[in-house]
Amino acid sequence: MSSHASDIIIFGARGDLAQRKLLPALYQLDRAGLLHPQSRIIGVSRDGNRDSFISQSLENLARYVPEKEQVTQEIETFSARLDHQCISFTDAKGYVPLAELLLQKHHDRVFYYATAASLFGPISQNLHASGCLNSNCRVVLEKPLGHNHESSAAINDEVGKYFTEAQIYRIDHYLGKETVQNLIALRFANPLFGSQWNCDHISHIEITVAEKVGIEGRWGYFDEAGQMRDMVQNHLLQLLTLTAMEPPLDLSADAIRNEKVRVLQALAPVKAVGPDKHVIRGRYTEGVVDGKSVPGYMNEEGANPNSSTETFVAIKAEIRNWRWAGVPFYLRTGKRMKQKLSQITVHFKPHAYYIFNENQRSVARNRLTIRLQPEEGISLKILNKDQDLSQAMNLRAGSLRLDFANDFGRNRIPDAYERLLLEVVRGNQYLFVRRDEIEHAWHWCDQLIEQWKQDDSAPQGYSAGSWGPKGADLLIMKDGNCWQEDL
Ligand SMILES: NC(=O)C1=CN([C@@H]2O[C@H](COP(=O)(O)OP(=O)(O)OC[C@H]3O[C@@H](n4cnc5c(N)ncnc54)[C@H](OP(=O)(O)O)[C@@H]3O)[C@@H](O)[C@H]2O)C=CC1
Ligand SMILES: O=C1O[C@H](COP(=O)(O)O)[C@@H](O)[C@H](O)[C@H]1O
Repeated sequence: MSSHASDIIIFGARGDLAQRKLLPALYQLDRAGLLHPQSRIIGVSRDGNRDSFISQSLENLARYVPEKEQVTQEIETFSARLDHQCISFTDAKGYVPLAELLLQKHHDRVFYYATAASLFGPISQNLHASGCLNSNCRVVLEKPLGHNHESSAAINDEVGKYFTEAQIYRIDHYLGKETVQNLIALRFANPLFGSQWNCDHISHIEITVAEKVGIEGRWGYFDEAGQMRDMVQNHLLQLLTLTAMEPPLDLSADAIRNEKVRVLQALAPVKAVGPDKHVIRGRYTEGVVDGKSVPGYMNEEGANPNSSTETFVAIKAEIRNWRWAGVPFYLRTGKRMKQKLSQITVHFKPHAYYIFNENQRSVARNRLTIRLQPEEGISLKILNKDQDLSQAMNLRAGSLRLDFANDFGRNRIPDAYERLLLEVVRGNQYLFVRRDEIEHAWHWCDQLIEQWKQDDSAPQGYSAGSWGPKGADLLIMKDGNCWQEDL
């Protein structure tokens, strides 16, 4: 538990993110005894009052928290922490009662902006003008932070007028996933991998984040963003940096973030158009997901017939540094794919000299798969002698597997937002994205998106419920490799 009481003030508290993710996560932290007894949760929205906010929040707890974790006494304790302020975010005068409420207590203050990024500047300015800010404040910024380097820098500048970098917590919820944090333990606590993690021993790395969901009624947002801004700029690049970074000096936030930034700086610009391009854009057409027919992207509700937005991206990326020279990083992510699957697959090089059955040469390689979700775990493919009496030494591939849920006896893996909210309350920034990091990521994505703007070809179609367009298979097959979906 944090040694200080905190006031957690959520802007956009009646919106989807707050109701579906943030309040259930805070309830779980409270149940686990991780919130200070005096901490308060103050929802801010432009309509409603304390009673309607509490009843909406309790209804949604009942909806989003698994039934066996809904305990009457714990729900009562949690609801006693809830309070509400009715403010239109751009109305400076509306902040006066909030300031009065905050000044009643000497609590740390966490302002969570669960609303559009265009409001981050005005909210910060109004908090400042009304006297809500002091040196014990932190601010949490939701994604997407802008739609390119320039707009992201403008938002950072606005918020930066009122909060120092040490007070700003930029969310990428993938960093809150336990399996993503485990990448640091796996790489740097295991000497076995530490010594092999480079271009001398690794031939290529795949990062797949496949989603089964479509755009879930978010046409207005998604058609502006596309899968590149929605998933690659943040989640996939975070996975890439954690996979590729040098060992940090220690586990402090800046030591880790310094190394992640170095990877982003070493990312080579990618050719995104033309016959020798290293990027494939796709868009789902109608198909079947989980036995149910679903419409194509262009037939989703609110669709714009002139849209050229991608719902799938595959990229062959290259990191220009000593460790990774010549090792392709294949990234792919898409909506409405065959299954929900996030995993990193590391392919090790074969031995330089081979003494076994020539027909089995192609399988004689090790592969490490890190399954981030679902069925979180790790698998290492190794070669053994086939257990039979044949004269030849036949090889058989088998896997050493770790299944986090069963093998670690955890009955629940905490949701990413639980971890992230807890670290904000504790004042630990290591799971949050630093300004230079987000801006380097935008810079790399911008050069690629700019090339698409000069290209009038439509994204390649793929059937909903498949693994993406043919072009994505060709991209990796050209190098003699193929995408892995198994563990
Ligand atoms: N939902 C999700 O799963 C995710 C969301 N995000 C990000 O989180 C943020 C919030 O998303 P989400 O919850 O889905 O969005 P919602 O639209 O559901 O919630 C935003 C809330 O902000 C309120 N709001 C907007 N403008 C004002 C204003 N001027 N004054 C007072 N209240 C205002 C809205 O009120 P009203 O309803 O009255 O307009 C709404 O309740 C966005 O930046 C989004 O990109 C990021 C990742 C996932
Ligand atoms: O940030 C986002 O992430 C989700 C995918 O998150 P996951 O935790 O379910 O893997 C994605 O669906 C959404 O479009 C995007 O905005």
